[in-house]
Amino acid sequence: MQTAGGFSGEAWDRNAALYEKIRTLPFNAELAAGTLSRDRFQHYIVQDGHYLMAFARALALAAAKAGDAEGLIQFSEAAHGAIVVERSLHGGYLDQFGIATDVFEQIPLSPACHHYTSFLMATAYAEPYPVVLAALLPCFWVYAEVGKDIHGRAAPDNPYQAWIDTYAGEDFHASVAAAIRTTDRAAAGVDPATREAMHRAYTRATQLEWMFWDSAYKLEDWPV
Ligand SMILES: Cc1ncc(C[n+]2csc(CCO)c2C)c(N)n1
Repeated sequence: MQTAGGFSGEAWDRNAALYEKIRTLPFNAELAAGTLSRDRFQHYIVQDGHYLMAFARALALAAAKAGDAEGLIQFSEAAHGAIVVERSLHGGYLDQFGIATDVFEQIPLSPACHHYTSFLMATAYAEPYPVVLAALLPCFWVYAEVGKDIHGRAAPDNPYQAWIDTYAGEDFHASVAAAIRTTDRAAAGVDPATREAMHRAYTRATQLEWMFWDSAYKLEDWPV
């Protein structure tokens, strides 16, 4: 999906081992097999509902920082899309689990979710546009790759099919390709220090993707 010689190709290569660790997490293996326990998936959906709100805010900040109308439209539409997913996919599962909206809102962010959303907020507010895009990119790209991978090996009658279809779908993959292209364009004109800051942000976000899934598998809560 990446542009040859651009930031995205370099970022993908630098983080290939980390991506493989994400792809092979027990959470994702069991999600594909349809054997993931309901309490683990429920933990994930609740935390992901919180995550999507923060991610939408970060996208709106990226839209505000965009240097052209294309970027502004792209990221404000993506912010809108994140909320639509939150309402339909996550709302559907929360209904199924019998978790009312006010109950969901009262459930605190897990340590991993708190860390990831705080990182995204801090980056989106404080860093220049290319670094903000680099921090946002793994959220798109890792999900596109994991979505494809799980879709390709998912067991029939999977209880998590709606999740799998969302991230293996064509609309989603088109938005991922657009996010990669825009990030590569933003990276093309930056100085070496900013490019390294982009790499640091990309890697940190990818690590936090791993931690997010791992924390759901461990039903992570605050130790004190
Ligand atoms: C922890 C976590 N990381 C990434 C995604 C995927 N995702 C969330 S918002 C968005 C873009 C706009 O819809 C994408 C691709 C997720 N659901 N949860």
